[in-house]
Amino acid sequence: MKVAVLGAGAIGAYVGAALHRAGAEVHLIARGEHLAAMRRSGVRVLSPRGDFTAHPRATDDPYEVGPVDYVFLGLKANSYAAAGPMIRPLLHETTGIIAAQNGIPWWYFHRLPGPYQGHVIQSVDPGGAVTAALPLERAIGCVVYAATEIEAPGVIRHLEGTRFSIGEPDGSLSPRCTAFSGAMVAGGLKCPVEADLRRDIWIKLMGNIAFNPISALTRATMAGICRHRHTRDLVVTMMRETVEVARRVGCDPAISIERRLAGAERAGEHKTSTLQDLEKGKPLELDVILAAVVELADLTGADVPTLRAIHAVADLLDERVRQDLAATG
Ligand SMILES: NC(=O)C1=CN([C@@H]2O[C@H](COP(=O)(O)OP(=O)(O)OC[C@H]3O[C@@H](n4cnc5c(N)ncnc54)[C@H](OP(=O)(O)O)[C@@H]3O)[C@@H](O)[C@H]2O)C=CC1
Ligand SMILES: CC(C)(CO)C(=O)C(=O)O
Repeated sequence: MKVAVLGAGAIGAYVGAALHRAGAEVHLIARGEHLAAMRRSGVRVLSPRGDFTAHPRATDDPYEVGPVDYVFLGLKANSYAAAGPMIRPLLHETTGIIAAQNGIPWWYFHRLPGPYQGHVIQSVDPGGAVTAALPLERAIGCVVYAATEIEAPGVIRHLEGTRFSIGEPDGSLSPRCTAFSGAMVAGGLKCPVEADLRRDIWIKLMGNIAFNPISALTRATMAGICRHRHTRDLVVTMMRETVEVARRVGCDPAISIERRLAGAERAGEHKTSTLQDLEKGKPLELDVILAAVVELADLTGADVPTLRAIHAVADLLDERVRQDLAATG
């Protein structure tokens, strides 16, 4: 099996190292100092499950890699629309694209029977630009339950979790999902193929939609947000509104707010990926996490005053980050 990891950052390099360890032909596509370090010394994974180093090939040029069986997309979702030129050299007729993103994916309404089948969510796929870069027939969904960080160039800190649930947009148990799952399991990861991945998407999103923007706005960790009475109440309200939107688009996450909150609280003094991006001066990945759900509320007539308010202030914060980035080059 030949796999290209496009955007071999915290999650991508971790998955690439695990697949390579189990014998897959893995090509990491990255850039900058992190790429230089991986080329020099491989990917060093530091994990409570045991440290290891893997030496997959690494490059910044997808033409060097050529067509692969799977592209594992480790880019932030806000880079997907511009990823077309990087992806095209990696595709053959049946290449599958597995996107490790948080939030609502661009393929959400693809092959979903019901009133919204084929609907394009503009906050996720503006003007269809993501679908143009990542064709729907190639999309394989993925919900990431692992938490990793780039501790230093070439060094991935794995904090917790090894589950990467995957699934077809039409819910079928396809040979391409089964084969990828087998390679992940051989690499020591969990990779169940789900018949209803959208349920996993909403369960994961109930946490991200609340904790990611609140953490960026307050700079608090997940445990810190849970400890503070008012932000704890805010999380509960945001989760409730999110479940209402999920139900209106035909998915019941079927988990109590208390259980979901307890799961997030167990992450402890963890900085969400959005807070980490803010601290590094990078754009915030909130369109797929928060704006998309507000847009779905508009589509379905759900009342989401709290999501709307948090979206307004988080979106302004993101605008300021982008302005600072543009000013400093
Ligand atoms: N990390 C985590 O614990 C979790 C992450 N996720 C999801 O996984 C996805 C990836 O997140 P994460 O791994 O944390 O993100 P990272 O920022 O660590 O990884 C993205 C990588 O892609 C690189 N990149 C961006 N553009 C290019 C390009 N044009 N060419 C080559 N490399 C490029 C980035 O380089 P540079 O830094 O130079 O921009 C970076 O190394 C996100 O959607 C996130 O929501 C989900 C759950 C948990
Ligand atoms: C916090 C975590 C690891 C799980 O909710 C996450 O998905 C993120 O940081 O974006």
